[in-house]
Amino acid sequence: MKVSIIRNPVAGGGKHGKAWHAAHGAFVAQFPGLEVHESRSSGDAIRLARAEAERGCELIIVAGGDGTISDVVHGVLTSGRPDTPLAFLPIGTGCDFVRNFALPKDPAEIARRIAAAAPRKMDAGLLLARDAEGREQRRYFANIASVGISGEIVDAVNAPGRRKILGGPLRFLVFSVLAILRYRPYAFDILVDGMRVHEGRLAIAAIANGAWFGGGMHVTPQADLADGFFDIAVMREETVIGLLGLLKSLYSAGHLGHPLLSFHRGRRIELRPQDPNRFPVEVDGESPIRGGFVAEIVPGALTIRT
Ligand SMILES: Nc1ncnc2c1ncn2[C@@H]1O[C@H](COP(=O)(O)OP(=O)(O)OP(=O)(O)O)[C@@H](O)[C@H]1O
Repeated sequence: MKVSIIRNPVAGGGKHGKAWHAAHGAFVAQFPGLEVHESRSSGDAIRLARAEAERGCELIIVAGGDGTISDVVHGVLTSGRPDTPLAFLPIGTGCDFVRNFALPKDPAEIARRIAAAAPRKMDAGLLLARDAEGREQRRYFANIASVGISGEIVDAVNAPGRRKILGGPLRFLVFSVLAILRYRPYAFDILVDGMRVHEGRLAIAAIANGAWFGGGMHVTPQADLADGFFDIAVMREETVIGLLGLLKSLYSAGHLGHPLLSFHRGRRIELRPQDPNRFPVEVDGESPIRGGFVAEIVPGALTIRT
């Protein structure tokens, strides 16, 4: 069986070097002949995933965080073999997507679990947008796309040179508080399957396949990776104090009854900006596009073994 790991050596702030050697041994024990391919730069995992799928790889194991998983999902779904099975060894910072699977902590146990797992289907998200020159952009994603404060947070966290400042969940928290203090609400129309569910300024809109983002925030607890729908959380404009309270409650899903929050479910989401600014869009913890977009759920697009 042809099995490859696509590993991001800088995921998790590059702190997984030693643990990686043990993990690698455990995976070779389950998958003899396993190949390891390391991403060399931002976005390189897209190219690697496409190449591995197209050369007939039968299982791609992603060793990285949410950004690497997102890149591999985009690479496989834009390859000639989009049904190539994927599995996950979380070694990132936030690792929000894999929270949906409640994986064991021990890499050897993860390796055994993947080896024993039957392939199953899950949905993917597809974003359709335009770049600054008006060219169409298509971006597949695994977990959540969001705008508003979350877009600003991720843009700030990932700005060049910032990755090294602070590690782990504290990094999200500090940048989240700073972004809330500075946030000037954008105004949007949001349509879910053609129905307008929001008009005006908002704090956050999250279009979710999975249930967690932002390093453990349980934003859409009802989300199901395989139900063929997005769960959408829309948080209207709020005071700074209100937003800081919301931020705290998100970790325990304590935001569910919030009067300014609404939840929706749908297959095609249009996010039309009322402002001309090309605001950042957070996609699986990265900022690959800016400005308005359409998000479509692609039911059963991915094959996974978890
Ligand atoms: N060799 C490399 N050098 C620099 N950046 C890289 C390299 N390989 C991948 N990247 C980029 O590193 C970024 C972060 O990766 P990833 O999301 O996997 O880890 P993380 O940010 O620690 O985890 P999480 O997203 O779960 O918080 C991604 O944007 C990815 O494209």
